[in-house]
Amino acid sequence: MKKLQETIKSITPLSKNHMDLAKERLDLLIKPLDSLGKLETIAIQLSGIYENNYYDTSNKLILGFGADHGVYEENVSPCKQVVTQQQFANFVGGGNGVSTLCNFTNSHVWAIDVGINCDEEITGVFNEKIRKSTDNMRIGPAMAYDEAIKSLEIGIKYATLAKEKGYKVIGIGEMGICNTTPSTAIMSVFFDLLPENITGMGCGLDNEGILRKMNVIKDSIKINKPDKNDPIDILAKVGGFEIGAMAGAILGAASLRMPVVLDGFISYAAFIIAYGLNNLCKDYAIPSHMSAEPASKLVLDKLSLSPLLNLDMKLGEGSGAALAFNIIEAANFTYKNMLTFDESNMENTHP
Ligand SMILES: Cc1cc2ncn([C@H]3O[C@H](COP(=O)(O)O)[C@@H](O)[C@H]3O)c2cc1C
Ligand SMILES: O=C(O)c1cccnc1
Repeated sequence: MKKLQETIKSITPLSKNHMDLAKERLDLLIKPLDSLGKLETIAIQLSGIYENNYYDTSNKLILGFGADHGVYEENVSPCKQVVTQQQFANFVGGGNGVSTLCNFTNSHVWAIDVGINCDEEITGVFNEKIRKSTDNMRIGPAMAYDEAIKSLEIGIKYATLAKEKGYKVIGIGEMGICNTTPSTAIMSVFFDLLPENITGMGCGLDNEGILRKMNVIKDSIKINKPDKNDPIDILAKVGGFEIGAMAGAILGAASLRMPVVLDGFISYAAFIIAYGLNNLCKDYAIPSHMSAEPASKLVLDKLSLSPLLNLDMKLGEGSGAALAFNIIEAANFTYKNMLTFDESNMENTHP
């Protein structure tokens, strides 16, 4: 299994040659130039990723990572911690948002426990528990530096397993009550954004709760002083195990030349960690949707990521990534199956 540094070093740029060829084909199809918008961008990106102009995107998988957070003690989520464990069972048992949307898009979910606060194993879930929940980041680091590396390497491991099992497209998802708090902290540190301006309701805090959460984020950053130039330090001090594993899955996918579909707010934080470790991973990322958390637009703009969908979704789990699988397949299908001007005996009037 590739270790973190090896993975980071092995990410290479997309194949320009294959991207140029894909663009050439798109420009011959019976349509005005660029008129399929992001469907064209995706087809070109996939050509560059797979180093091939024809590829199969039918095997799609959500890697869902679950963990709990010590900062739960600070009353930063309206929901009980036990929901992490209970809802994680539904990732594989069916019936929750991500598994239902995966059913709809004919894709699969793997659920990987990297730190849920329970002793019992959850049926159908891969057990990679680092430990039962991070520490309270308002008091000290959420985790040790080597635990942060471990979380990243678990993500790499599951991206690698996905590739070995024949999956062609990976989406990332999560479950972890409180995880919008470390996600917001990561964004605040990486982009020098004030918690006052970016803290949101998560899964349903009222205004008083949002103020409390904002102060907890401020205190956590003040106490831990994460080094904004060291993404692993940020992850260790104000992150979470599932966020690290999602970041690892992004790096792993990129190193294996697989597209990785981002989900919502928590996935943006994971992306920031991965991007900080090697910004080439962005070439492999497909942002699925704009989360309704208020900082989303600001953060995605700073990363120059333009999501496919804006449906006011704020569920997480990988639900938006699962939904976007259909669009990615549609992009591939259209690119492959539309006729060219020649094939349809039409005059190509492009300038
Ligand atoms: C029943 C339920 C299902 C969920 N599925 C995802 N989340 C989402 O909400 C949590 C983050 O929000 P916060 O930081 O405010 O706790 C994460 O578990 C995220 O995946 C859920 C939350 C709940 C309550
Ligand atoms: O956008 C998300 O992914 C999100 C927002 C709030 C709570 N959980 C997830």
